[in-house]
Amino acid sequence: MIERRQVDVALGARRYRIHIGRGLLDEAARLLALVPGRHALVLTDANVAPHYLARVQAALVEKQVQSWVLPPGEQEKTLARFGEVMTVLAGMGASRDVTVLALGGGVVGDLAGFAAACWMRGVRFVQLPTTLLAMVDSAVGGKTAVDLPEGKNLVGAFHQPAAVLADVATLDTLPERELRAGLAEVVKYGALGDAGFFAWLEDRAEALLAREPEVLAEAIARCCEHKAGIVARDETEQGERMLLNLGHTFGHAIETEQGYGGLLHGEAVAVGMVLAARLSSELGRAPWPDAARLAALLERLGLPVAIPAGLGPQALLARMRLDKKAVSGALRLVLWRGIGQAEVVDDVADEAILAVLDA
Ligand SMILES: NC(=O)c1ccc[n+]([C@@H]2O[C@H](COP(=O)([O-])OP(=O)(O)OC[C@H]3O[C@@H](n4cnc5c(N)ncnc54)[C@H](O)[C@@H]3O)[C@@H](O)[C@H]2O)c1
Ligand SMILES: O=C(O)C(=O)C[C@@H](O)[C@H](O)[C@H](O)COP(=O)(O)O
Ligand SMILES: [Zn+2]
Repeated sequence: MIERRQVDVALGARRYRIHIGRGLLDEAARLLALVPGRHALVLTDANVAPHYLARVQAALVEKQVQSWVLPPGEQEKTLARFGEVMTVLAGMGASRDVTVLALGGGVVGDLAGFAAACWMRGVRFVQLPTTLLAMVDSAVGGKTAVDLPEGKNLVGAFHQPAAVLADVATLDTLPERELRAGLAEVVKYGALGDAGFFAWLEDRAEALLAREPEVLAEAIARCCEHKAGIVARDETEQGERMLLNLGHTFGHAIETEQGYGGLLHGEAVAVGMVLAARLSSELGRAPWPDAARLAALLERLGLPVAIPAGLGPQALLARMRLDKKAVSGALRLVLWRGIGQAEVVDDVADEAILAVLDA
């Protein structure tokens, strides 16, 4: 049995708790306590439902529970699926005391959170993340959204969950490629703000890939602590929170250009972080050996570090312009000063970006 961990996200007078541990989904009373009203909607996907949906339904048996099972994958994080969820809530007769539960990865979490943000202008939602990526990142912090063909997460809202239950036992069934994708966002925290954590990850790359329970739980808790700190200081991304976007302007452009059917989000972020590091080094802002160290760790974790074939620099740059950090149409990038330090930079010349996209 691994140690249970808790991380609190404090947002002024509001706060919520992230619970991290094995077997949390089996604790019916804990789940039930998260649904104070009569109605609950459990949103999940077709890969997750066969493993975990029945447990959640059993815990909530005394409530009026509806479940909605999406096809899996990024291509389902759409306005059309969002509309479907609105129709389900209407069909349930859900009132403002409904609780929406997101049981799955970041796709389910982002969509469920956005649905909860919009239904009757905002209802309670709870994150039950089942991927490593969702446990360390998407379930925490209240960014919710769906994609458009034109760009990632373009339609969304900030809407914080009431609680996060990260049952790390669910990672036992997570496919290898998805585990690795989650590790990209884990590395991101070390890269952008914690050189000590980065070195800790370098020492434990094999243990993480082997899913050693204590090492995974420790990594998840440390990532949640990082994210909780940043979100507490800058909930709506006016400044510091932009650093959590390290690698994302490049990564989102790749995902969009591939029609959301190519690299996974975490994989695209891995490539994006390498590109951001390379650009920073080219601009003289970061040491080249640090950029090499970042790429080496990502490669050890089985992640891609180069742009997939067939994606042109100009097309990617055009996609980057729809990034949400842009101001009056001008790109704003998260660049790098080396292991453990990121910074927000305006006015990077297109030529410098194109050179990195072309390399
Ligand atoms: N809101 C945020 O702050 C934030 C942060 C990071 C990423 N995101 C978003 O998260 C999404 C990516 O999330 P993801 O990587 O979790 O992908 P995902 O939700 O697509 O899940 C990955 C895959 O694993 C399957 N799966 C999930 N849990 C499983 C389990 N325990 N056992 C077996 N299969 C399982 C899913 O069905 C899916 O096929 C992207 O849309 C990204 O933009 C949002
Ligand atoms: O929480 C944040 O802030 C992040 O940027 C976390 C990212 O990992 C995540 O992918 C997020 O959805 C990207 O946000 P976006 O504003 O660029 O869509
Ligand atoms: Zn991300």
